[in-house]
Amino acid sequence: MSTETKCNPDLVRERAKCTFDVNELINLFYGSEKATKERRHFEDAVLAVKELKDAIPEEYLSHKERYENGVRKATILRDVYRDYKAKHNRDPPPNQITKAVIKDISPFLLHNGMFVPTIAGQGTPEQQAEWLPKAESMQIIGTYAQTELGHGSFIRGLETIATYDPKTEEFVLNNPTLTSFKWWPGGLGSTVNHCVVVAQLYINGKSHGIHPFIAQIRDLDTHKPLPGVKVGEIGPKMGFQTANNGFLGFDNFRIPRKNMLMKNAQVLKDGTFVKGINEKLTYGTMVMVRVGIVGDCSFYAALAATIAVRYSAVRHQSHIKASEPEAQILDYLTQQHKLFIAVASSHVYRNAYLWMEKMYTNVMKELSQDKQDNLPELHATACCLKAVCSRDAGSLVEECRLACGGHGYMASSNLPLTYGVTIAAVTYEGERTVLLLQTARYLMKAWMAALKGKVLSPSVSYLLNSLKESKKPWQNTPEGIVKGFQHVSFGKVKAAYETIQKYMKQGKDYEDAWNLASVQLVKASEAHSRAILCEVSWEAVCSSSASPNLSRVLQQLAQLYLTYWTLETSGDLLLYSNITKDDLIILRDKYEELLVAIRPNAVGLVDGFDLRDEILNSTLGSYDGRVYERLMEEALKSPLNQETVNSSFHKYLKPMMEKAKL
Ligand SMILES: CCCCCCCC/C=C\C/C=C/C(=O)SCCNC(=O)CCNC(=O)[C@H](O)C(C)(C)COP(=O)(O)OP(=O)(O)OC[C@H]1O[C@@H](n2cnc3c(N)ncnc32)[C@H](O)[C@@H]1OP(=O)(O)O
Ligand SMILES: Cc1cc2nc3c(=O)[nH]c(=O)nc-3n(C[C@H](O)[C@H](O)[C@H](O)COP(=O)(O)OP(=O)(O)OC[C@H]3O[C@@H](n4cnc5c(N)ncnc54)[C@H](O)[C@@H]3O)c2cc1C
Repeated sequence: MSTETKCNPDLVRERAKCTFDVNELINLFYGSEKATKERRHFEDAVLAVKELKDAIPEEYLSHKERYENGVRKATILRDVYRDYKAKHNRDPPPNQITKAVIKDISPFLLHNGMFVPTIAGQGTPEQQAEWLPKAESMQIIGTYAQTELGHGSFIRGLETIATYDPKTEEFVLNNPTLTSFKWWPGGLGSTVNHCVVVAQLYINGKSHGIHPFIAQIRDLDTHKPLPGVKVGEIGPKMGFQTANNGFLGFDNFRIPRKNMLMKNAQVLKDGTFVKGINEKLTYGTMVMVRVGIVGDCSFYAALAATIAVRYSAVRHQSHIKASEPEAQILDYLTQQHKLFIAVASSHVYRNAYLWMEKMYTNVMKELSQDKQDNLPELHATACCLKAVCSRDAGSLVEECRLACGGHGYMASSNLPLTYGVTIAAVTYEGERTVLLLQTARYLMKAWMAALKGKVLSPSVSYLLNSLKESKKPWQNTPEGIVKGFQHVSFGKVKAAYETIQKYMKQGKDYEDAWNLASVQLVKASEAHSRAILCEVSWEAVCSSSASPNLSRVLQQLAQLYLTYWTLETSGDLLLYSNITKDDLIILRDKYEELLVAIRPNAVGLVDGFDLRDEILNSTLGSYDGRVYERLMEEALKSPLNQETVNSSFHKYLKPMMEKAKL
């Protein structure tokens, strides 16, 4: 981190006000002092590589140049990872340094994030032995090719076909229609030479559902597409410019039988299909990534909050009192209302991620012992938390951007790009509504079980309690608020269920009744997610090992989250819990008190995310607060400022002005 010497005086004052030890917060957030040290050490090693520094901001490069620069840096970064592993005999610690290097999304994201994990999760030991060493060492580069032009959400509807030919013991891959072309996979455009292709398996004319296959699509020496492969890049997007998303189609492209990833289901040499214990295990990589996305949401909220809070401490505009100097905009309560929820939410998502990660690890362990009982709960929980956290994180980033006024609109603030990247997670890895409806299926089943008095899985057991406790008075405590959100979820689950029943009584079949109730079902899933987020984060704060000074501030943040959402969803609480108008007024006052209480620690709290200037990559958010200097320095890098008179003056402006004289 930069030293305080050249720091903006407002930030120096802010840091002096902080009531807790920022280093303690950093160590708590990242797990331990050792974890912080190792992460920083690795980040130092990456940032010491001169070739990773960009000569000019990415925004001035063409689409093609941006991609090429992205690949260049991704390969150097990969060497740093390899060298670290060789030296320390372990992988580098979790870190976000790719943001400092690539800025947008790495063309290797899908290789590391989905290609390798799919081989590890869906391959037999023999298949893992064949491909993992090559993939992990980057002798081969891959992606995860599932989505097609015509289908993304409904993956049973995918049209890519893998037909088994027992004579040659090969699968023949085909994309018979335009809509069957793979569309979106990261790195597919021009980077990868392999992919996991998700395709419909046909044996002797019989369909056996979708399965993952490994296909080499480009020559390893020339990088030319292999015969029978049509592949390319899909063009510019809202973000993900360097992710190199691509399209892909096969024309009678043959791959050996051993290229079907066969941990779950197998095709024997003679074409016999051996079903797996649960066909949904084929969807396993998606579950893993959905859990990871909850963690990513914590990072993006932290990044945007760090930029906007530091900027708001430096920025002065207007007066609170006419007799006093212009105020730091962070002193306006409305600004605190916009920003502190982003700080609080980052902690909430982090705790939810750690909680989900534990659930994921447990279920994976159970699956390795052929025990599947807790898989539905994992799937349902990962779906709704991914859906709610990504949408909320996107809104928080946008709110942080708006809170920086005009300067937040500058690319150099890094907030527009951060928004583009964050909001993409609402769609990828399962579109929000679609995932919430998956959770709703689970909630409906849980509700029916609750009505029969059955024992429910831990994440939904509150439905049973709520059934018993519906008459208890509201309590204006964090625990009371958590219960309140559970009552809302209970009420919405019950209402959605009863709506389905109502339509069925009117003669509709279950599917139509489901569709007619689906707005309510989505809302029930959202309420269920909110109840989980509130409970998990409050429990995490209460059981944390933080010192009293830090614990006080973390509790304030967690209470802010609870109170913010109570006020945002007060209509639901009035409808489904025993909260009263008077309780809401008390909570409104409490919320305002919390903003005021958190205010002196705002800069300390974002310092506690420990995001280096290079990761923030923002003129507005740097540790030293040299906002105006940086805005000007970055503007001067514009190619338009490298010449006094642009040629367009002589070509167009002057002739126009002269014509106007005639
Ligand atoms: C930590 C690493 C971080 C790395 C970060 C990488 C980030 C990379 C950034 C971008 C890359 C993006 C990549 C992608 O987007 S890849 C493509 C992702 N695509 C999707 O997510 C598609 C979404 N659709 C689906 O998942 C499915 O189609 C579906 C679940 C919506 C529906 O599936 P379907 O087979 O039609 O099932 P049903 O609705 O009929 O349900 C049947 C039954 O199955 C249960 N179930 C569904 N999915 C799962 C699952 N994954 N695990 C367990 N069980 C599952 C479902 O609950 C039903 O159960 P039932 O009610 O008891 O019948
Ligand atoms: C940045 C980015 C990166 C990606 N990377 C990859 C990748 O690497 N590999 C890959 O395979 N894919 C990738 N994808 C694709 C992504 O997984 C899909 O776009 C996503 O799953 C959504 O599917 P869709 O585009 O078909 O949306 P659609 O399903 O067409 O959604 C459109 C609308 O229809 C609604 N809808 C659809 N079905 C239902 C339903 N059953 N009930 C109610 N409403 C419904 C949705 O809610 C939405 O409002 C990426 C996408 C993005 C944006």
